[in-house]
Amino acid sequence: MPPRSLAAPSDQVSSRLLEMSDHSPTNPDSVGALRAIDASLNRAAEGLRVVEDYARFVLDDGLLTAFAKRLRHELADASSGLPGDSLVKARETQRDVGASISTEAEGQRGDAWMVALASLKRVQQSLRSLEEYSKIGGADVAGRFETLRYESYTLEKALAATRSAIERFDGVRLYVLVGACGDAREFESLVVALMAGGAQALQLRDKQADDRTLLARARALVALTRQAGVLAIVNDRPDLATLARADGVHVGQTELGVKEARTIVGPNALVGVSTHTIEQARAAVLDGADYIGCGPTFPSQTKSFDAFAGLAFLEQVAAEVRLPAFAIGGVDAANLPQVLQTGCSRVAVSAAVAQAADPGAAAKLLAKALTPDNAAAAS
Ligand SMILES: Cc1ncc(COP(=O)(O)OP(=O)(O)O)c(N)n1
Ligand SMILES: Cc1nc(C(=O)O)sc1CCOP(=O)(O)O
Ligand SMILES: [Mg+2]
Repeated sequence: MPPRSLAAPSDQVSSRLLEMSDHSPTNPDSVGALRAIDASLNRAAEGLRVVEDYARFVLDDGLLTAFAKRLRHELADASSGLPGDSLVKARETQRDVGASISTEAEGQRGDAWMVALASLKRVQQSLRSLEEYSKIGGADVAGRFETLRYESYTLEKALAATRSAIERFDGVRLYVLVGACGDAREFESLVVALMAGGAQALQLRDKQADDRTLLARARALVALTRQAGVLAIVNDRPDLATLARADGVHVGQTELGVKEARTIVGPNALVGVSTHTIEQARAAVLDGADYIGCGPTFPSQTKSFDAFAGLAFLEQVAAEVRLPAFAIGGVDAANLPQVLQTGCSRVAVSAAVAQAADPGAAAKLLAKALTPDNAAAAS
């Protein structure tokens, strides 16, 4: 048995790992395994702190900061099952043959995201090393390191999606949902008027039109929006979004999930998700969605609802999520200030614009109120 001071407090530690704590020079294999565990624990914890700082100070994202922090704490908790004193005693930083080996890439990072990504990779590699070497000590703790590694992949996906979506939705504040209209010309003049009015994203949403009509309208939408740099999204139908080469698809809570929709539309297309509760919003972020619709905020002429998420939901989202979030449901020029006061600065609107006597003018009014200066003054 090792001396009492070397014994770990936790009963998760197997007798084999405790034997390793007896790091006599005659047992170099065991000492080496302890050194690998010690180095990997430090690397993983330090790397998670770098990632947490990115979520906190660069993205300003409360949800992803809390996620990274939880992983750091769970790592510490899992490591309490290892013989801590022995790990430190096995440490031989001066004699570490790897300490002076560095690659050119390690010294250069293009931007803060590159820093975070490099740290995420180091965290994942360290967790794998921890998982393998701690198998000597017992499957329980190895399994915890494996779970943490998978969680770090989820964190990487959510951070990458949030960062890229913030860029792609830069300046996109007015998102208008349009039906297929009576004929192609009517549809095209509506789209042209909405773009002239300042809509920065348009969604084709029509529950009645047949597939051929929907595809024709989706193609017309893409042709018109592309030249203007306006986003073209197709509601419900990743197949039609792909055929029309739209910028993306919007899916609801009972439709295909982000992963399945992305399998159809491809990795670069946008996938938006409807959310009605903070739990759904958090799940959409962790699933790697590119934006969320948050509603219903107010009673709507377009769709009937029994319950309303309301302004309180928008406040919850604004407080912790940086993924682009659009308030939806009955939003119009009159109630827009209430939306802006929640901290939500993007809206998705149908009736108030598409059904207005002059859709272009209605879009213009909302677009003006949503400019950063006006929105800040109203919030
Ligand atoms: C931007 C945006 N947000 C929410 C929705 C609603 O989607 P869903 O819940 O799937 O309902 P339907 O639109 O399909 O009736 C949306 N379309 N767009
Ligand atoms: C289609 C839809 N989905 C909503 C949700 O809350 O998920 S609200 C909504 C209706 C949006 O149209 P309008 O601006 O006319 O109310
Ligand atoms: Mg839907």
